[in-house]
Amino acid sequence: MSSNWGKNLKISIFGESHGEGIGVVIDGLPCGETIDMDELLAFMKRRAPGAHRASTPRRETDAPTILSGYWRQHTTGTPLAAVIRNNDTHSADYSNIATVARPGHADFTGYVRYGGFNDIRGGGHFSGRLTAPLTFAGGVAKQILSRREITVGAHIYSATGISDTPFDPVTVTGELLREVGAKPFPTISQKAGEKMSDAIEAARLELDSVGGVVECAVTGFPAGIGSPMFDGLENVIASLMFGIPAVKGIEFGLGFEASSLKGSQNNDSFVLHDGKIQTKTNNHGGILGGISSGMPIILRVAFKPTPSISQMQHSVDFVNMTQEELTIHGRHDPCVVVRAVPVVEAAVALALLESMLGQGKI
Ligand SMILES: Cc1cc2nc3c(=O)[nH]c(=O)nc-3n(C[C@H](O)[C@H](O)[C@H](O)COP(=O)(O)O)c2cc1C
Ligand SMILES: C=C(O[C@@H]1CC(C(=O)O)=C[C@@H](OP(=O)(O)O)[C@H]1O)C(=O)O
Repeated sequence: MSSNWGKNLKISIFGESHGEGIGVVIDGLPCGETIDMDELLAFMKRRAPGAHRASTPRRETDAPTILSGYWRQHTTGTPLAAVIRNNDTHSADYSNIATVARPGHADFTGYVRYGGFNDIRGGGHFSGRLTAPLTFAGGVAKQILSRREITVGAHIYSATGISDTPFDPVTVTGELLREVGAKPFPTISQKAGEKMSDAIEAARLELDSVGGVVECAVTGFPAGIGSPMFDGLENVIASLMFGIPAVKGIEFGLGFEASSLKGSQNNDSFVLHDGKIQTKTNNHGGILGGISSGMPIILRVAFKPTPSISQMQHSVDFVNMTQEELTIHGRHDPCVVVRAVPVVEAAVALALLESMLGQGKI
């Protein structure tokens, strides 16, 4: 089943972008956990559409209604279910593309896979909108981790070819992660953020879109969590990350760059620091053999440019088998990366909670 994930912490995401609503059922949460609703709503607001010029103008409050699993301010340990209503749908925008495939989107593959029964409005179940319930679930996971001094945070590492200051993989702090997350345009360098925002706007005015990279860091994560081969932290994180639409790649630590180094350059020397085992550098990104080393976890996620762009494109009507010229209407993100920052945090928090629960560490 495509929209269910997890072994110890199971999530099931449902809904379509223009249906009644979307939501998530989370099973396996520890009981007795408080959820700070203000913090959770603020986290979801960072992802919600309509807040920034780099965002789709679709207005959704993304206010979740909790149906079960939370009683007297605590998780009960039984399934936590939440729904989010869809309020601002313009389904007429999709009338001319019911059978003409948007290049880069899932209309054609979804049609073939589901025999034409898939809801194409707003991207249906393929839509980036489905990251709202993922963000809800990840927001709950983030709070459970944060209570154990584990902080997950992310920023826009690059967009439109402009780079932000990267996280220092050794000295990154929970404080910095919280600070950057609170910004409406989450970059460490204000100047880089302004340049990126202007370049995204320029692409939008040219009826185009752009992609980018989100960098995520985790501080305070203990050593010894994870497993070799198929259940490593990298595997678990990546399996959730590719559930986010428009994700095309992920790298941990130095990632692809490590492939061009010598072992002597890439290896992180072990050092004793205040009686604790650490590494001097952190090219490994906090994971060795699929298991956490106790150093900050560092990863980067690449997002492709938004497929729905306003300029004329060539496509095919897959029902009538005709060559078509396509102009897409509607309200699309000129760059999904800005709103995807909290979604990446959510995915990482869920993956880490899943791995900790699997080893009875929570
Ligand atoms: C937060 C977020 C917002 C998105 N907004 C849009 C959008 O406005 N228009 C669009 O065409 N695609 C958008 N996407 C990307 C598409 O949903 C995605 O490219 C499509 O479902 C095909 O999946 P794939 O790119 O993973 O192959 C968004 C993705 C995310 C994560
Ligand atoms: C609604 C959201 O993003 C949507 C993601 C999306 C897509 O194709 O992925 C297409 C757009 O949908 P619509 O055409 O209905 O405006 C975005 O607005 C959201 O993230 O909450």
